[in-house]
Amino acid sequence: MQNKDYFSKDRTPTRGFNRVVIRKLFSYILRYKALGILSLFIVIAGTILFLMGPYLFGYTIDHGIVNGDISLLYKMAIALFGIKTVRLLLIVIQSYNLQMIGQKVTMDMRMELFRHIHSLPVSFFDKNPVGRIVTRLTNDIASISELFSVGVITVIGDLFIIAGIIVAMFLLDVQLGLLSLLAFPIMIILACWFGARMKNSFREIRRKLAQINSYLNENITGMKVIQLFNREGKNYKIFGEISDDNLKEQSKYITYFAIFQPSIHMVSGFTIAIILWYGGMRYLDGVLTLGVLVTFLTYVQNLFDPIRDIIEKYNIFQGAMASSERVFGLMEEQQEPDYSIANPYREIPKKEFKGDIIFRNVWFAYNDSDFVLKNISFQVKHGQSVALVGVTGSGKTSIANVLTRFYEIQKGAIFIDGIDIKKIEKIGLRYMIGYISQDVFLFSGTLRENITLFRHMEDSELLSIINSLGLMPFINRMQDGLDTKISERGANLSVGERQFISLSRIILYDPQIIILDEATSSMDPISEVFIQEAMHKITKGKTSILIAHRLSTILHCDKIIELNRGEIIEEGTHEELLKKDSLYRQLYKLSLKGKFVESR
Ligand SMILES: Nc1ncnc2c1ncn2[C@@H]1O[C@H](COP(=O)(O)OP(=O)(O)OP(=O)(O)O)[C@@H](O)[C@H]1O
Repeated sequence: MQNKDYFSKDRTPTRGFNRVVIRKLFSYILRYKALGILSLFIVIAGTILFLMGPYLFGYTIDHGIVNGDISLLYKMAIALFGIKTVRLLLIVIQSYNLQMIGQKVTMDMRMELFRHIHSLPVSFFDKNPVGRIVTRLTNDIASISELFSVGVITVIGDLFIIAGIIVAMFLLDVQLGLLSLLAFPIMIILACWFGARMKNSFREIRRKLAQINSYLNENITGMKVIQLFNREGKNYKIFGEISDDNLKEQSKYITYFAIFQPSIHMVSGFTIAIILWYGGMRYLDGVLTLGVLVTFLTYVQNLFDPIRDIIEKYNIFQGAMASSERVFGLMEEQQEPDYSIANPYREIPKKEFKGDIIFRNVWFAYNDSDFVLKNISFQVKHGQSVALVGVTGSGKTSIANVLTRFYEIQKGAIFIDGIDIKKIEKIGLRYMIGYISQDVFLFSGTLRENITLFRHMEDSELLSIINSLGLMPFINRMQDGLDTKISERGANLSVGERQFISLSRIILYDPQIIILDEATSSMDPISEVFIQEAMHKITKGKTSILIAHRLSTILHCDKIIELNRGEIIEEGTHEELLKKDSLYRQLYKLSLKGKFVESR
C-alpha cells in the first residue's frame, strides 16, 4: 500500500506567486480576449454604478429631504432603483461571462493535457501512479477553473471598488478619509496573520484530500486482493486515520476562518464608530452636511467587504497556483522522442516492409546501467517464428518492449528490413508490429468496440474475419454476440475470452510482425486448441516472436532462443537443442513427464 513517499510529489509548492505560471495562465485567457474585455468593461461599469448609489443617497438627503423638494425625491428614487437594476443585470451577465471564460480555459487545458499524456513514454507511466495523473486532470484543473470563474475578475472588481471608495471618500472630506484609512494597518496585520495560517492549513487540506483520493483509488482497484486477503478491517483503519488527519486540518481552517470574519467586522465597526463620532462633530460644527455624512458612512461600511473578500480568495489563488504548477509541470514532461500524434490515422505504407528483424549487440536497462538485456544478438527472417524461453525475469518481455520502442535501447542496434528502428517513425513502427501481451487491456464498451478499437467496420466483414480464424464459437458463446457489454478492464470475461479479443484485434490490424506474449493462466483445453489454431493462422507468413510458455507453441517455431539474466544462453531448433545438453532439453524431459514447458 502507499507509503509517505508516494504522496511527496503532491506537496503544494511553498512559493506564493510564480510569474512564469501566471504568464502561462494569462496566455490561456488571452485566447478569449473579447470575453475578457467584456468582463473588464462590466467591472468598471459596475464599480461606477456601485459608487453612485451612496452618493445619490446623500444628495437626496441634502437636496430632497432637507430642502423638502418632493419632485427630486421621486427622481432620485427612480434613479436609485434604475442603478440597482442595471447593476444587477451586469452581475448576471458578468457571472455567465466569467463562468464561460473559466470553462473554456479549463476545457482547453484538459484537452491539451490529455493529448500530451498520450505522447508520453511508457517509462513515465511506470513511475507515476494513475491516481496522481487523474488528479492532475480532475482536481487540479477544477482548482484552476475556480480561479478563472470566481477568482481573478472578482478580485479585480474588489480592487476597483476599494480604490473607487477611497477616491470618493477623499473627494468628499479629506480628514474623514484619512481617519478611515487608520483601519488599514490593523487590517493588514490581521490579514497577514490569519492569511498565513489559513494558507498553510488550506495547503495541508489539499494534500490530505489527495491522500484520500489516492488511497480510495488504490483500494477500489485492488478490491479483489483486499477481500481475498481479508484486509478490509486494516484498510478501514488506515482510511480512518487519513480521514481523521483531514478532519483535524479542516477544523483548524474552520477555526481560523471563524475568528477572522468577526475580527474584520470589529475593525470595520470600530472605524464606522469613529467616523460617526468625528463626522457627527463636524456636522454639528457645520463643516459637513448630513447627506455627506451618510454617504461617507455608507462608503466606509462597504469598504471592508471587498477587503475581506480578497483575503478569503487568497486561498483560491494559492490553490490554483499550486495546481497550475503541477499541471504545467506535467505538460512539460518530455514527450516520447520521435513520436507524433498529429495524424494517427494516416496510411502508413506497411506493405513495403517484409519484417526481417535483426538484434545486434543490444544492451538495455530500464534504470541507469542496471542492464536487463546484455549484448543480445539474433535474427528472425521474414516469415520465420522464434520462441523466446527462459526463467521469469530473464528479459523476454523486455525484448518485445525494445522492439516496439516502448523503451529505447542504450547500446547496439535493432534493424527491421535493414533499417535501424530508431530511424522509423514510431507510428509507422507500431503499425508494422502487432503485440499481444499477457495482460489484455479491455475498455468498457461492447465486444465489437473492443475488437475494432472503436473503428467503424461492417459486422459482416468483422464476422467473416473472425470466422476465418475459426473463432466463431467464442462469439456464439457470448450472450449478445458482438453487442455483449464488456465491463471496465474486461472484468466479466475469462482469460480465454480476453485472448480471443486480443487475437481478433491483431488480425484486423494486419501487421507484418507479431509478438505474442503467451498467457500463462490455463484455459480450458478446447479454448486452448481454438486459440492455438487461430494463432497459427495469424502468424502464417508473418515474422513472429513468441514469448512461449507451452511446449505446443514452442514445437511449431523455426528457432528457439533461451535467455538467462538478460543473456542468450542457447539458440537453435527444437531438434538441435534436444541434441545438446541444454536447459531446453531438461525442460522438454520435464514436459514429457506430464508438465508443461513452463518458463516461469
Ligand atoms: N518497467 C520496468 N522497470 C524496471 N524494471 C523492469 C521493468 N519491467 C521489467 N523490469 C525488470 O527487467 C527484468 C526483465 O524483465 P522481463 O519482464 O523482460 O522478464 P520476462 O523474462 O519477460 O519475465 P516473465 O516471464 O516473468 O514475464 C526483470 O528483472 C524485471 O524486474
